[in-house]
Order: sequence, then C-alpha cells, then structure tokens
Amino acid sequence: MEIKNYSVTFDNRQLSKNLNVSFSTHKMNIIMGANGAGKSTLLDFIAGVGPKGAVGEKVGIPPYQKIAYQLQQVHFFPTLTVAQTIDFYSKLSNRSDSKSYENEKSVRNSLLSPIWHTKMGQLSGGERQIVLTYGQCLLDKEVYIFDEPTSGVDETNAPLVLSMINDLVVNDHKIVIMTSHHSEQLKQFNLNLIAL
Ligand SMILES: Nc1ncnc2c1ncn2[C@@H]1O[C@H](COP(=O)(O)OP(=O)(O)OP(=O)(O)O)[C@@H](O)[C@H]1O
Repeated sequence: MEIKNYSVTFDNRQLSKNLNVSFSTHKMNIIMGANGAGKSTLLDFIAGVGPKGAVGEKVGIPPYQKIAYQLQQVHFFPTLTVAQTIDFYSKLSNRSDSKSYENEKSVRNSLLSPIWHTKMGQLSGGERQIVLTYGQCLLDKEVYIFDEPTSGVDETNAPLVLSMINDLVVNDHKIVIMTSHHSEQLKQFNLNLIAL
C-alpha cells in the first residue's frame, strides 16, 4: 500500500509536496512529526475523507468502506453507556467473538469493566479514548487508522491499548496506520516509522 506524489496546499501554504509513503503490512505504521506537520491531513487523505485540494496517487488502498478511521477528536453519544457504545460497534462488525485476543480481553476486563455502565458523557477524556479505540478494534476492516490513540491515556494503560492495536497487525494481518507523539511508548513494537 502506497501514497505517491502526495501534495496539499492550504491558503497558499504548501503543507506537503510530492510525498511518497509506503505502508507495511506486517508492522504498525507510525506517522510522526511536529504539530501542524500534516499528519492528520495525510490520514484524512488515506481514509478518503479529504482534505479538499489534496492530490496524490493511492496504490493498493482499499475503498473507504474497508477502512476504520478514528479521528483525533473523539466522537461519541454522551447519553449512551459504555456497554451500549460497545454494542453499537459490535453491531457494525461481522467479526465473530471467537477472534478475541488476550490484550483485547485485558482492555475489556481491566479497563472497561469498571466503567461498563457509565454514560460516555460522564467519562474522563482518557477513558473515552480507550472505549472508542476498543470499539474501532472490534470492527472488521482491512485498514485501521488511528489519530493519536493514546492521547490522554495514562502511562500504565497506554501499552495495553497499543498492544491491542498491534494485535490487529500480528494476529489479523491488518494494516494499521497511526500518528503518535510518544515514541517511547512504541519502543516494544515492530514499527514502520514515517517522518513528516
Ligand atoms: N481545511 C484546512 N484549511 C486550512 N488549513 C488547514 C486545513 N486543515 C488543516 N490545515 C492546516 O494544516 C496544518 C496541518 O494540520 P494537521 O491537523 O494535519 O497537523 P498534525 O500534524 O496532525 O498536527 P498535530 O500534531 O498538532 O495534531 C495545520 O497548520 C492546520 O492548521
């Protein structure tokens, strides 16, 4: 999977010019770069949701229906409980429960179970992030894109969340692309680092 000759300009400001990126099928793809470097914008392009005015060739990138994309700003229904939110994701998925892995079970049992009946609107920012990342991992897609999935998640919980995401690559052979500002959290994983 590749992006070739990707360029984007906003208000006469050239953000990216003729960028070429190859994505690994057997390592997590991590896009790193300074604030405003264009990481989220590139994710939007890969996911097929924008940005206007971006050009580039997509090679081997599936249509948007086969892509799970978690935006940086977490979106949720504040009056649904965690249980109802996860049920919502499960209903969007064709995945069978038998494909549940240890890290996913650990997130559910240790992180989600204490807040299972709490409304999404009552959770902390980090808790919401964990619930929605867990939900994304339940979907049955070819490509999973996460924009800073550990933003707001504490140092103890972040490795578990990242291990759950890494399982998508290692166990399910899916393509994972994410942005991160936390290289130290990712050291233990097999990575394809993409610097913007
Ligand atoms: N629709 C738009 N119109 C004008 N400028 C935009 C638009 N979308 C993004 N930008 C600008 O492009 C730059 C890159 O934005 P982007 O969100 O991709 O950065 P980022 O690398 O993800 O940053 P961060 O690490 O802070 O999340 C920013 O300066 C942003 O203001």
